[in-house]
Amino acid sequence: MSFDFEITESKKLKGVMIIKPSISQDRRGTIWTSFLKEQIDKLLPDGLYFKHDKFSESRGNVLRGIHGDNKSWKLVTSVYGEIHQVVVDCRKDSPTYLQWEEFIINKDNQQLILIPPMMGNSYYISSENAVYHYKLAYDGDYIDADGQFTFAWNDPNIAIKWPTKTPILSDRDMEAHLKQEGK
Ligand SMILES: Cc1cn([C@H]2C[C@H](O)[C@@H](COP(=O)(O)OP(=O)(O)O[C@H]3O[C@H](C)C(=O)[C@H](O)[C@H]3O)O2)c(=O)[nH]c1=O
Repeated sequence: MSFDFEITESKKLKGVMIIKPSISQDRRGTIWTSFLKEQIDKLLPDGLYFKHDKFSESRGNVLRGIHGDNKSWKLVTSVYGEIHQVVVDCRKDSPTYLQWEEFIINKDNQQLILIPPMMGNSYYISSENAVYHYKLAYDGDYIDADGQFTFAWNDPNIAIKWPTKTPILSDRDMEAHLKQEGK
């Protein structure tokens, strides 16, 4: 039995952490640990801790994002279903500005991704449906949609290779898409 995580930093986007739990399997199914304070909180800046859990359930072919803000740390995973998790470096002063990295999250790895502030978060549901989980760490109040930045899922300056050309989008993400198309 192991509760340890394999924790590595992305080789492409500095500051993005990849956290792989060990998954125990038997004839009933699987069990794993997604969070241990003493192992994960220390990945945050001193004085910051995870204080807000958020879930979103989506049907297949939904794409959410690209959203972010200047202060929230997000530890994200898919607790059910398979997703294409994409992080975009939106830090204007970063040498990897607008570069992106994709992580497939599913029941075979149940990996978690720690996304620092000013990184764009987006994900595509490649299974019939999926339940997405965030642990959030931020100072002060939660930044809701109106306080976040939004990039279009298909922004040509980012050029993410998504598995679809016709995702299901929210009004907010459709607006970003149409703006991107100059409509
Ligand atoms: C968290 C929460 C939100 N809401 C409302 C607020 C919004 O009016 C609406 C949609 O929320 P949001 O725009 O945050 O949902 P997404 O379009 O999935 O955006 C998310 O997608 C990307 C990938 C992110 O990383 C963002 O954190 C997150 O904004 O639900 C509620 O009513 N209750 C709640 O607990």
